[in-house]
Amino acid sequence: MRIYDQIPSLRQNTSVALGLFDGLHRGHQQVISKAVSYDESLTPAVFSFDYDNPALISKPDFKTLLSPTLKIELLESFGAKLFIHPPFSSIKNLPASRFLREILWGALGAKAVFCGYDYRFGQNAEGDTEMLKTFCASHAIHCEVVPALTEDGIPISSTRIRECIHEGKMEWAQKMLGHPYTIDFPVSEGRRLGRCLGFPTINQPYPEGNILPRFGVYAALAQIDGKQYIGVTNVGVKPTVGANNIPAAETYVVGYEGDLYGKRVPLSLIHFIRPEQKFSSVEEMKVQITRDTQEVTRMLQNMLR
Ligand SMILES: Cc1cc2nc3c(=O)[nH]c(=O)nc-3n(C[C@H](O)[C@H](O)[C@H](O)COP(=O)(O)O)c2cc1C
Ligand SMILES: Nc1ncnc2c1ncn2[C@@H]1O[C@H](COP(=O)(O)OP(=O)(O)O)[C@@H](O)[C@H]1O
Repeated sequence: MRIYDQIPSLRQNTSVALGLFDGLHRGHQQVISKAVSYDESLTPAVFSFDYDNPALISKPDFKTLLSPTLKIELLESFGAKLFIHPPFSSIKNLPASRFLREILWGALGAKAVFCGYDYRFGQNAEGDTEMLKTFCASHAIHCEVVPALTEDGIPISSTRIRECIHEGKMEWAQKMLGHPYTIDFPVSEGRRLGRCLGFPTINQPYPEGNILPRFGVYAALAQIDGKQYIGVTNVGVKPTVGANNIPAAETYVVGYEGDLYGKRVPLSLIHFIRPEQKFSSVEEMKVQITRDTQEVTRMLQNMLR
């Protein structure tokens, strides 16, 4: 897949999926798979944008569900050949009519376009699916607006998934996403207390702008060098040892020995086990972490690939 963070001038004819696609949930996947399978003579492309400067946007509280690295891997696995994601600030002031003419028709060479029922585009989100359909009809572009996919009778949406994650309802989030909620943040150094406790942990601090799950302990699956491991993860601020208010995922990787600093460790949170607690002593916490590890190992050992 070729990736562009500026608007390219494409020389091929394309079948384009349009949307922000945060989370790449099952509804998004439906739009993208239509673009991918529509006509094999067209190059399947995904046109999105990045919220580069939250102050610029109408949603300053926007919290993303998906790390850019994972988004790219998932798009590739869905069959997209081009991924165009300019910064929001670079397209924000473009009137809807110019977006259609200059970007969709001109730069991207779209011969087919696909989007979700609530897609908006152009300055102040002035363009809607009716405007898109009218433009496509007059430019011989095939256009499909895909209705909402529902789960339990309610449309699947990134907002609904964010709420589930916020409440620790990981199974529900996974059901709507079509893949587990996964983080892919760099592994940083902690205070090296973990190994003294008998539970070395990788620390993955949450970067600003990412949705935070309910604080607590999760059954998790970690990917290390192409191998899957069971992880026991605490998401939170470690009130027992204090003095750290940057939320992080801290994971004891069951059965792993070696150095993980600087490695990439995509981590899927599968099931919420218990809330984060302030223990009266580190010893007491150690007893609980031992129990958490046993519980998680029992729960996930049949899921290991
Ligand atoms: C499975 C697990 C559960 C944890 N639960 C809690 C908890 O409930 N409360 C807490 O303050 N810290 C909790 N922690 C975080 C520990 O306090 C932390 O891993 C330990 O202090 C080591 O910190 P370090 O990585 O900075 O060395 C948990 C860690 C793990 C791995
Ligand atoms: N099974 C394991 N799970 C997690 N980290 C491990 C494991 N085995 C070794 N490590 C290493 O130990 C480091 C964590 O040790 P720890 O004392 O908790 O330090 P820190 O305070 O930096 O988290 C990890 O970053 C990793 O390199």
